[in-house]
Amino acid sequence: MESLSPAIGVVVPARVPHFSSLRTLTPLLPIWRPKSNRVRRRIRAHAENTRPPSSAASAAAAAIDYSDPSWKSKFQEEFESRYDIPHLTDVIHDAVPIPSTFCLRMRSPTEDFADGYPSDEKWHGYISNNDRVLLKVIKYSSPTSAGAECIDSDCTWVEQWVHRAGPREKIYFKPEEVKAAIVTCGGLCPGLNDVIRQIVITLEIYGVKKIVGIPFGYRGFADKDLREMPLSRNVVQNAHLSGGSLLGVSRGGPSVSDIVDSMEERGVNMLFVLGGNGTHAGANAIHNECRKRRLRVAVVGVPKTIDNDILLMDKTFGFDTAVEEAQRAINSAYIEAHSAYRGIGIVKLMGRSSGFIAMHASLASGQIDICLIPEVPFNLRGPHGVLSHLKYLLGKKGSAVVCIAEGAGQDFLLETNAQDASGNIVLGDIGVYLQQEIKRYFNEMGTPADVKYIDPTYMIRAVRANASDGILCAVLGQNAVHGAFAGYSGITVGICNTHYVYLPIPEVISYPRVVDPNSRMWHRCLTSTGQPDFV
Ligand SMILES: Nc1ncnc2c1ncn2[C@@H]1O[C@H](COP(=O)(O)OP(=O)(O)O)[C@@H](O)[C@H]1O
Ligand SMILES: O=P(O)(O)OC[C@H]1O[C@](O)(COP(=O)(O)O)[C@@H](O)[C@@H]1O
Repeated sequence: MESLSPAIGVVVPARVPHFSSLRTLTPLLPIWRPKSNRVRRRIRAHAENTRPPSSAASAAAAAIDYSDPSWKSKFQEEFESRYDIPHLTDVIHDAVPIPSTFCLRMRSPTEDFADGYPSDEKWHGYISNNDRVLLKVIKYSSPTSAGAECIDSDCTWVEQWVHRAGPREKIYFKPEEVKAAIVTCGGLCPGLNDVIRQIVITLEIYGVKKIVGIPFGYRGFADKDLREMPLSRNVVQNAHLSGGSLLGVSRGGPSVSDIVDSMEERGVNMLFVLGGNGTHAGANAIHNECRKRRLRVAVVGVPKTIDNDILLMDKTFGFDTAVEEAQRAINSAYIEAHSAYRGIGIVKLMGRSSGFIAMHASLASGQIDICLIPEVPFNLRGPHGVLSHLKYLLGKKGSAVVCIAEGAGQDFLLETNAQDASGNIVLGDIGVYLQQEIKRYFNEMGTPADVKYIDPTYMIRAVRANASDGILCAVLGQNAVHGAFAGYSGITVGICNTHYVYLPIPEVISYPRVVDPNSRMWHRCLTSTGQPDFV
């Protein structure tokens, strides 16, 4: 088996679809653009791949006055204010905290502590509200370093600290007054049940008795035929043993004000949302509406995207499982291709904007010859196109396997402008297109190829989370509950290998995180044959 040899493409600015519904949300930090053309081209391409063009972004970039000697501290102050987590006391100024009811000794038998329980201080069980985690751990020395995100021409190091997640000593909700609701929206993703389970268990440890699931996503708030599902440890005990969401998922749904009306009617004062960028845009809007109505409510999100395309975090839950499951599809494609006369296998994997699954699965398998991702445009025809590379591969070893992310090569397909119920653009099937084009190419040459196409999307999405994702889900679920009790509304994620933090929703979901096509680190991965012909 030959090593990975990606197809040859052309250098054009990468096209990254962004979430139309999210354009108004806050952009990330400005990225400094140096003067040299070579450097500028690299940085610009990176910037284009890390955020959509937006007037707010230009405004943020323009806002830094480097001639001001105190620009660094101003920058830091601005960062801190953006990354401050909305808190209940922002609205309910006189809210008084009580000692936490979350206790590490909760489930320990009393006879183990004949001399009395160790004190909480001794157990160091709580996180201080002033604890912070460093958001960025690389100090780039030059804007030309791979993946560099520099604030100024010297790549000045500016510490960026975010809120550490975990249980607080003081809480802002009395457990007996809490009614917690959990909702799962968007597409399926391994680990949804694991997160639901952990949220329920942690709520119970705090002493919450009223916990419900909202059926079928946000739709469940408004559809009178759908009843909320009472949840308890007994109900969720084995939930993680199967895939999907025990609550169901959906796209589209009621307006934000209808959702908040429904929350008020139900008496929900803690809302846990599990979903992707769309869901969190909704969660952010729900939080804002609750603030407007001065409701004593915490809205906490746990980002879900199998594609791993959410900003700032190492790994979203479900991604690891997806990469693992994809191995089966890739192996099938390899066996089919390898066993056929002039066989070519195509595997399409999830990734509307980002090629993380396709790349990681390709690298892990060692069976992929060409990996195509949305971040890197490619040619089909011509001397440096995918088709001539396939011809070369068939000639050299008799078979080939292509892995393509669903969002790659969309410019070859007719735009239908079709949208799903949530307003996401419905992508054309690049796998089918590729299969047809490859067949046509080899037929035209009089040397037909046997081209098999596998789309394992729904098989992968529906499996149960693997152990690695299971751990991630458990910690995220716990931290979501700790955040809500602490009075925060935001998102809980793991960053920096893996410290858990709370982040404000808008900073995380403005646009998808993508593979940096300029990073030679990824080039190396993608061109393990050492071919300099990728991109
Ligand atoms: N800008 C928005 N404001 C409010 N709700 C939104 C917004 N965008 C999407 N939603 C809602 O979030 C839910 C999930 O969105 P969707 O895009 O399908 O999945 P995902 O959360 O995985 O991106 C849907 O119910 C949709 O109506
Ligand atoms: O479940 P549906 O509506 O068929 O959507 C399929 C799409 O959902 C996805 O799994 C993405 O889901 P999310 O947008 O919920 O993350 C894509 O990979 C796929 O194209």
